[in-house]
Amino acid sequence: MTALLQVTHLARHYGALRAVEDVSFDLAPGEIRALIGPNGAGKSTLFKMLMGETRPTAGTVSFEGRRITGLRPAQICRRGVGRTFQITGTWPSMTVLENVQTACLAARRRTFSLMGYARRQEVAPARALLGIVGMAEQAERPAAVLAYGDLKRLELAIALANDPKLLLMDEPTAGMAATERADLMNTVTGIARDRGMTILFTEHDMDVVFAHAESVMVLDRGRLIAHDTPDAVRADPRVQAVYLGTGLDAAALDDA
Ligand SMILES: Nc1ncnc2c1ncn2[C@@H]1O[C@H](COP(=O)(O)OP(=O)(O)OP(=O)(O)O)[C@@H](O)[C@H]1O
Repeated sequence: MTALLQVTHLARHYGALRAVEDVSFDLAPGEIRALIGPNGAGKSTLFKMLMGETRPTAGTVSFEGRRITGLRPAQICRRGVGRTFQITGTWPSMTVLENVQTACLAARRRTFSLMGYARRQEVAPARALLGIVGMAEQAERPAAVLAYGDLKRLELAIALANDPKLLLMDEPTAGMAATERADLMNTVTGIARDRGMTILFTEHDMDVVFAHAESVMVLDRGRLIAHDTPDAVRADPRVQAVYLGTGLDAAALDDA
């Protein structure tokens, strides 16, 4: 099957520091894959290159067989690459529904100048998306009063408005309680399977990684040192060596 995303010899150097070095991998349609690695391994830098926020020093990224290296983030988004952020990006003064309506409008590349106009647009698709992420009952609440876990769900609905084929999620469960983490990831993976959407996510919580990823890639000092099933990655001596001495993460690798 043709790869959805193809990353070839990707690198990003900051002076002498090789934040990402010679990283190559493919993602197939419908895959759910985690990207892990200790602090400073290069995960965010790699994500930023996939999203068009950071220019690679070398290498290419192709999406559906077309090179996207050098495109702006908005252009990459229009090709079908969606994203969620470590710090949620919503409009606090709007209601939950208005936030998603706005995202739906933007996805159809329609501009608006007055909220009164936006309010009448995209109501049905926005409500449908809120239903999918489990937020239908909170539609009329201002985003500013949402609990953190609900904000993450709202952000997911906003990302889905563009109907991405690939969703990049940078630490989707950061700052959440354990039960909320599992709930959110169950929602995300359920949506991915329903839509055939591909997911690549970074995550520090090994319980989340081993419960929800179908395959796992491990970055260490900029290089990809492992890519395999969760069980194989957990048993990999190179991976264990990377996590040794990092305290919690090493314990989680053993326990998960
Ligand atoms: N703009 C930049 N300028 C200089 N160095 C940078 C820049 N961005 C990242 N780095 C360095 O590149 C390396 C990789 O950082 P990156 O944030 O990608 O790691 P990470 O795996 O996402 O870490 P974390 O898990 O802590 O978020 C680090 O040494 C970091 O200090």
